Amino acid sequence: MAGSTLEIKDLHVEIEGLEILKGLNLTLKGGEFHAVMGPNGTGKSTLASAVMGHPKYEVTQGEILLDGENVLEMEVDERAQAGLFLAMQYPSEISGVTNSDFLRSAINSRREEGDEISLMKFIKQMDAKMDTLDIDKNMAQRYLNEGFSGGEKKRNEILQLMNIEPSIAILDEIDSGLDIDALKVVAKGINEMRDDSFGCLIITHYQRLLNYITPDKVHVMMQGRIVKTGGPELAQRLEEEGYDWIKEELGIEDETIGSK
Ligand SMILES: Nc1ncnc2c1ncn2[C@@H]1O[C@H](COP(=O)(O)OP(=O)(O)OP(=O)(O)O)[C@@H](O)[C@H]1O
Repeated sequence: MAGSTLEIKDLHVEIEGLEILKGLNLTLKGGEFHAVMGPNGTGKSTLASAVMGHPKYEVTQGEILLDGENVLEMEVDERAQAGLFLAMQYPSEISGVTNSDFLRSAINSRREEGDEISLMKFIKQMDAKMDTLDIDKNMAQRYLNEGFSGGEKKRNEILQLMNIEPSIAILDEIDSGLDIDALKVVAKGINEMRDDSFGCLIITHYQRLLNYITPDKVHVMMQGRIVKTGGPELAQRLEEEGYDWIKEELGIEDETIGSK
């Protein structure tokens, strides 16, 4: 199946009147994995929230297109139905909704009426993905993220990803809080998704995740825009040398969003 294309053009985003994204351009195609790196506070999570339609983030200029369709005109649920998925940095706890019910509803929301996944097929699929991610089976009946450890929440985000099978996913610091074994397991799950019909944007601070998931491109964000793009070797150099060399190369004194 041919993959989707996410195009972000000259994106400007404000939060409470403060401009955070200042002309960001990025194209992600099905079959591609891109990493987004950058110092703290340079707008990486803002990018993720703006693409998914968080109401606090106001797009003041630019475009977000999914297969040519204007994403900015879609509500959050319509964006999910269209194939976008965000694994959040801080997943919410939702009491009263079991993990299993949530997942089944999420899967069915992307299917036509009358074509809902059968209970048997759903359980089989979820069980297999839980095995891949080394998730305890009783997590299926627990309330969504309630009382989950930080690492369990992250694994659960990937369980959702693997079951919902979006066409484009943004993973916001999916590696934070994971121990070494969990990192490998989560990377295995994400790698299993590699397919021409799936594109993935991986926001991370650390090269170590990229040791397990090889990105096709690595982007560096500073001052609310992408300032450099390269291959996996760029992430390697950042791990070894930090960000100062990029600032020097580009004549950037202050990488945060308040600066020009
Ligand atoms: N709700 C908010 N209210 C006020 N300022 C905000 C809000 N959300 C984000 N910001 C500001 O926007 C800037 C960019 O934040 P963002 O979380 O996008 O950065 P980031 O690159 O993801 O950072 P990190 O690497 O630390 O996760 C920061 O200065 C942050 O304080």
